[in-house]
Amino acid sequence: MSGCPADVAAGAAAAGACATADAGLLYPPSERTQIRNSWNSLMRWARYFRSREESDALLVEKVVVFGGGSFGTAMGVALARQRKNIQVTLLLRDPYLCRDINELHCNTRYLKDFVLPANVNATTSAAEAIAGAQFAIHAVPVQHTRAFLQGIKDLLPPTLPIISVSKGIEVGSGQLMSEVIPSVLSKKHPTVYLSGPSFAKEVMMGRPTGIVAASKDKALARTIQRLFASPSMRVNTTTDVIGVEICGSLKNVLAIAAGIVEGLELGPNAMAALVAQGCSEIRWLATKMGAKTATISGLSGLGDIMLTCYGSLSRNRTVGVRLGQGEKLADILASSSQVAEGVPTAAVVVNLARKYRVQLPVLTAVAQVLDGHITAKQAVFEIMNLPQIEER
Ligand SMILES: NC(=O)C1=CN([C@@H]2O[C@H](COP(=O)(O)OP(=O)(O)OC[C@H]3O[C@@H](n4cnc5c(N)ncnc54)[C@H](O)[C@@H]3O)[C@@H](O)[C@H]2O)C=CC1
Ligand SMILES: O=C(CO)COP(=O)(O)O
Repeated sequence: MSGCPADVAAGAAAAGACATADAGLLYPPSERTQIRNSWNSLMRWARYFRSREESDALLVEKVVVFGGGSFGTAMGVALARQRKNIQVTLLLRDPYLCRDINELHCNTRYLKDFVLPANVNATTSAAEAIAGAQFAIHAVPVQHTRAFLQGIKDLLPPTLPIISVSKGIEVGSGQLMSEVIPSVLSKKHPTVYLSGPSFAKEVMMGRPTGIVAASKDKALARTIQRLFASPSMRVNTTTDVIGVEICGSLKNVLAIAAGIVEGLELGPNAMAALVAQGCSEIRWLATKMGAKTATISGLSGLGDIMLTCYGSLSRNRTVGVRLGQGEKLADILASSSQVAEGVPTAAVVVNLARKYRVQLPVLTAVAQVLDGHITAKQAVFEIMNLPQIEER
């Protein structure tokens, strides 16, 4: 143990005091009364709110999941665990993975450490998967969504709500999922966009998670809130679809930058400065696109930025770490079996920045590095040498 004897003695005394004393006695009685009153009024409000909630149970028998990768499986499992009498059917392409899910109750490719509930099954038949479903969770990566939906659209009832969990912008069209889905199906197709800080593995572990359900249709967002809400999942609602979608897409690009800083071992000062700058860039572009500031500072904005930039489970961050350590993008992508949506999205962000006339130094630098024009080190050097500015 390091430190001078006086420090060690003081530390031991403090630890002893904490272990034995009533921590509340640290506060004067008037403050303690205030704290208790505030807490009690919060609990009263919660009880009142709960008593007014819709009492009719949400009757759901079947949910189909498009894409049985990490997150499609995790969100399907979250529902299946909460509602034992519903059937969750994953629509997959790989018959071997299907067999493992149906016979071994395990997604051996994406989440091999977890046992799936008995009410989760899989099929490669779209017709079988969709038949009788009341909700569809869409977890196919953004760049494959258009072709995927084109392939199944004739089987989709026009009233089947699509709950999209995919985060990114389509290369070529520059469209968000909230534009891609209606452009393939119909503008009237019921859609909800779920986003927020939610690593698949942590959802599988049943760890507390908070997400946002965004839809122009308030009643539908509320239904999806009730569908997913559980003791381990909180679901906020919003009508700010653009805000939720653009934040969810841009945070993936920022996470690549955060990974680069980590891979280059630039330290916590650099990381904090980078993430703060990235938050500003996301705010500049998102507000110009019509996002609400409450969304940007909420779960799908700041919440997901923090998770993905600092959480080692992030695939986007991992791409950045490996770039920072000197690996080539082609090698990184070839050795990874999972999607990193920030890679294609980075190219589109540059177009959006031009369209909305905002300068996004960090997010543009990520695109430059991914495109192989500059190295990660050069990008950091150039960013540090940009003109000193007034905070905005
Ligand atoms: N994994 C996570 O923690 C989270 C992921 N997301 C988002 O969810 C979406 C899906 O991500 P993951 O499940 O993690 O990806 P993944 O890489 O684990 O799985 C992707 C799934 O999509 C399927 N797929 C790929 N191309 C396809 C195509 N052309 N047609 C049909 N299916 C195809 C794959 O077979 C696989 O089942 C992404 O947009 C991601 O950003 C959102 C929140 C958390
Ligand atoms: O979106 C995510 C968590 O909210 C997952 O991020 P990655 O795709 O970078 O793993």
